[in-house]
Amino acid sequence: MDVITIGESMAVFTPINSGQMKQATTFVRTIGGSESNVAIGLARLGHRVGWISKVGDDEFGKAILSFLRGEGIDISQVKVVPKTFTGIYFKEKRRHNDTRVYYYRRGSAASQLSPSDLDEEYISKAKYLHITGITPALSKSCEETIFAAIAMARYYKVKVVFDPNIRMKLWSNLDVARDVLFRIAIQSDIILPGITEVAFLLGDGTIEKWGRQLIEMGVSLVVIKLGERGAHYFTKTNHDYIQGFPVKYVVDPVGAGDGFTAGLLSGLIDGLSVADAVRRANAVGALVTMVEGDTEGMPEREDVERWIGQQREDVTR
Ligand SMILES: Nc1ncnc2c1ncn2[C@@H]1O[C@H](COP(=O)(O)OP(=O)(O)O)[C@@H](O)[C@H]1O
Ligand SMILES: O=C(O)C[C@@H](O)[C@H](O)C(=O)COP(=O)(O)O
Repeated sequence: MDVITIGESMAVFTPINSGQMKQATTFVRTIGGSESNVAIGLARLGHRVGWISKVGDDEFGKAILSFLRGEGIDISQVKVVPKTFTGIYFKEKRRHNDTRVYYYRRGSAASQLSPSDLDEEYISKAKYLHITGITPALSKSCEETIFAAIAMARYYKVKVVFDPNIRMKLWSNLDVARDVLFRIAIQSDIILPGITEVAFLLGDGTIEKWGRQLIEMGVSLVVIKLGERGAHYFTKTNHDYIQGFPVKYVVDPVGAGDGFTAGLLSGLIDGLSVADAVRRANAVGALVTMVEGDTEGMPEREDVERWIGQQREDVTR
């Protein structure tokens, strides 16, 4: 596998009209979850991806499995847990530029992941292990699973890629959140925080200071995301800012960060320079915001290449 990822997928319900959730009567059902979003993004770009998880023995579990299987993702490491449910979340489009999420996932099948669900040989053969700060927030056994997976990856020199994806609604104690996420960060090869996330982890500072601090802690590549403005990257020898691709009308921002991760890893797997990999990440992130749904906007390879080309032409015209 090029990339293996671990986490929870859910059935996502989005009202067909924007406005307050309490008024909503008709919903569209899709699939979401940060880690499987990244897996879908990578698979659409032509990479080999595996997803480790658990789903309930219910209709949503079946829907998730058939959707991910259809995208070409390896689901051999996903367990169906008897007498348990698959998590769901609702996405409220209260108004333009105000999207909120409501989770119904406590006690779900995926929150029961434990270190014994990990197959060491499977992890050892990957190039990258992708994890997010969502999974350790789901339960103590999920937290243990993430640390066990990181230890396996490090042992076999599989690169650990970490998106903090801090979801305050999932943590009951912010000091615990900071401690857990910080311990993951310092064991990662690549970290992809947003500005507010890096400030949460490291305290007051500047992009330059945070980037350098993470590099000094042993992270090889730090990419700090700035939403529509793009991203800064830091390596031991380089720091650069890569401009984002402007999007005139954002339809749905959820999944942009996951698209960004998929674009970045895709670029690195293809052997692009870090700057070009971040450019591909910006392009995939931007494309995701133009389409309704967490993953529906994840582009195929020709799509993203054509789009980057068009954006360059527009700038030089
Ligand atoms: N409005 C936007 N216009 C263009 N690109 C965007 C926009 N929002 C996000 N992106 C792209 O997606 C990336 C991730 O989005 P961001 O909102 O920073 O992450 P997250 O979803 O993790 O908070 C950005 O760095 C950028 O490349
Ligand atoms: O919270 C989750 O587990 C998942 C959802 O919030 C959503 O699928 C998601 O992770 C999107 O993340 P983003 O790319 O950072 O918007």
